[in-house]
Amino acid sequence: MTASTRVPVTIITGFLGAGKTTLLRHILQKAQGHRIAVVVNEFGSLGIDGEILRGCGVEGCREDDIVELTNGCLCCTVADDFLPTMEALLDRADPPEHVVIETSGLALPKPLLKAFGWPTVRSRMTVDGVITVLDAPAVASGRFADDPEAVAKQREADPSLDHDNPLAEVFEDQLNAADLIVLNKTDLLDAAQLDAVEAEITTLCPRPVRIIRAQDGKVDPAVLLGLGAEAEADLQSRPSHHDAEDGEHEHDDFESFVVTVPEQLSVERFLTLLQDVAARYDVLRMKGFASVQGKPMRLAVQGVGTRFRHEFDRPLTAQEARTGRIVVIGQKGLDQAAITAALAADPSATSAG
Ligand SMILES: Nc1nc2c(ncn2[C@@H]2O[C@H](COP(=O)(O)OP(=O)(O)OP(=O)(O)O)[C@@H](O)[C@H]2O)c(=O)[nH]1
Repeated sequence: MTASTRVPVTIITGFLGAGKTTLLRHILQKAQGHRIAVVVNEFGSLGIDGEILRGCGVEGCREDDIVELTNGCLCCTVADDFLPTMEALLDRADPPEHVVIETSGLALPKPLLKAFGWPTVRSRMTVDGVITVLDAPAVASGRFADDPEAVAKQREADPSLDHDNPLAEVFEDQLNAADLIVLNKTDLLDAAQLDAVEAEITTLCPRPVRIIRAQDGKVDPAVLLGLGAEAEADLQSRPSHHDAEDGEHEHDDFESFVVTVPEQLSVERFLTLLQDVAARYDVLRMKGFASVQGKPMRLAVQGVGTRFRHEFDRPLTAQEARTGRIVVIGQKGLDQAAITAALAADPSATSAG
C-alpha cells in the first residue's frame, strides 16, 4: 500500500506548556470541513486538554472525534492503549481523513513513531509529520540547557552521562524527531532574541528542519498538515535517548499531583498565590479550574513556570461543587505537602496576613 492510501497522522510534541493544545485548537478551528480525529495524551490525570479542545466550539467537531489517553504516557503504553485506539478510529463507519496526536509534554516521540511500524497500523496509517512546538522564551532563558560544569563533574563518576538536566533530554528528543518546528510565544521576545533562539535550535537539530515562528499557535493548517514525511520509515535519522534504554522509559525525573482548592476570594489573589507557589517550589506547569466568590462562571487557569493566563470559560452548574482542582507538575522532589497546604488553604484565613 502506498502512503497516499493510508490515513495521515500528525504528531504534535513539545515540552510542557509550549503551546501544543493552543496550536491544535487553531488547527481544528481553521480546518473545518475536514474530518480530523484528535488523540490527546496528558501528563497529569485531570484531562484538561481534552476539555479545552471539546470546548473549541467548532461546528462539525464531534465529541467522539477527541480521544483522551490519560492512562500514563503514550510512549510507554503503546501496545495496551494506543494501538487499540488507532484501530478503533480506523474501523469507524466514517473513519477520519487525518489524525492529530498531541503527546504529553514529557513524551519522547520516538517510541510512538516506532509504533507506526506495527503490522496492525503500518498498512493503514502513515506519520505525515512530527511537529515540535517550542516555548521561545523558555528556550531563551536556558530552561533546557545543561550546566557544563555539573555535567563535567558527574561524568567523572559516570562517563556515559549525557545531561545533568532532565529537561535537556526531553527537549533534545523532541527536536531530533521534528519534521517541522513551531517557535511559539514570539510575543514574549524581541527580534534579536528570536534570532538567537532560532540560531541555537538550528545548531541543535541533527538535520535541517524548517522553523516557523508563531504567536498563540496561529499557523495555517495547510502548512502543518500534508508534510508527507512518512516519519515511521525514517527512524534512524531521529536519534533518541530511548534508543539506549531497551524500551524502558520511566519518566521518573518528573512527577504530578492534583490539589483540590477552595472557592477563591478574587482572581487577582488566586493568581498571586499560584505565582508565588510556582516560584517558591520551582513548579514547571500548573493548570486547572476554580470558582471565585460571587462569580457564576468557572475560572480556568494555565501556568507555565510563573507565567499565568486565565479566563472564565463556562457557567458553573448548580450541581457542581465550588471547589476547584489544579494539576501541579514539576521535577521529581516537588514539596507536595507544602504546595498542597499553600493551595488548599482557606483563602479567608490567609487573606488577613
Ligand atoms: N504569551 C503567549 N502565551 C501562549 C502562546 N501560546 C500559548 N500560550 C499560553 O501558554 C499556556 C500553555 O499553552 P498550551 O497550549 O496549554 O500548552 P501545551 O503545550 O498544550 O501544555 P501541556 O499539554 O500541559 O504540555 C496557555 O496559557 C496558553 O494560553 C503564545 O504564543 N504567547
